[in-house]
Amino acid sequence: MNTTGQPFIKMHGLGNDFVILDSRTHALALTPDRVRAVADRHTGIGCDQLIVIEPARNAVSDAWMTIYNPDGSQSGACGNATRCVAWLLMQESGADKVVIETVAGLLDAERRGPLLVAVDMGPARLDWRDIPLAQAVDTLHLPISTGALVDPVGVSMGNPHAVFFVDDVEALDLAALGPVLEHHALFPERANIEIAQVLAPGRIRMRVWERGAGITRACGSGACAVAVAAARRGLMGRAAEVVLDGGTLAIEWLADNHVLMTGPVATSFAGRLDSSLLP
Ligand SMILES: N[C@@H](CCC[C@H](N)C(=O)O)C(=O)O
Repeated sequence: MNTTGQPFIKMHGLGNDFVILDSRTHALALTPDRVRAVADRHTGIGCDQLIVIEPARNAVSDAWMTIYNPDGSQSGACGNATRCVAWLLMQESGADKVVIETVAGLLDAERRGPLLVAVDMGPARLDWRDIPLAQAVDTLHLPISTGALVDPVGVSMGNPHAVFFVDDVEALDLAALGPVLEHHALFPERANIEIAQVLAPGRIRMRVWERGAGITRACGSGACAVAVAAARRGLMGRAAEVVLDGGTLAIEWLADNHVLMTGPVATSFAGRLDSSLLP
């Protein structure tokens, strides 16, 4: 039995799964190669994102969170992991509120039930420079298309998203279209690609191709981007139930431009990393 390796906890939000490492008391020698090794579902632990909890960097936050994709790249936002980390920190302290900081800013989170967490994901950023895009265009109508996917909305939730509205999300080959759009020249930092279908007033179905990860069962920041995009296009109001492959998130685009996301968290198992993965 491995009793000396770095401890980890495996959690997920709606099937979007994470290996979570705690480096608040000691530094971890993570490199892109090591992130890829841990995230590998055949030879590592396997996850959609590797998350590192680090010491708080200012007086108002409880911890810093670094987000790695399985290709070794970093992201500024991960909604589902923010709920999971918030839950871990609230379990640890007994508090019902916590503030988590990422490169994108401070995120307020609070307990809404035994395994239910709400996170203020911060402001929706809608300027082309913030997404970022390679050129000055109207983010309500990005001038790109691939196959049946045309005319997306650009949104940054601290990470870049392009939201395509379609008649039937199930009918599209997202595995083929996603990587082409993720790497489109309009997105200098690549993009997360969402396809979305309005089911009813206030209810929207989405599927996601995540930057650096591929198709996942859920993407919290993507659900926020979809709700914001739908409201901007006048397809619904500012509150939405977003139905992902792994379940449903409640999203509200608040009057102050912040986006509130509420959804479940779950713990799968805990263990220690083999030293071949992280010496
Ligand atoms: N699963 C996440 C998003 C993770 C980061 C994303 N792939 C990116 O590169 O921006 C979520 O729940 O938001």
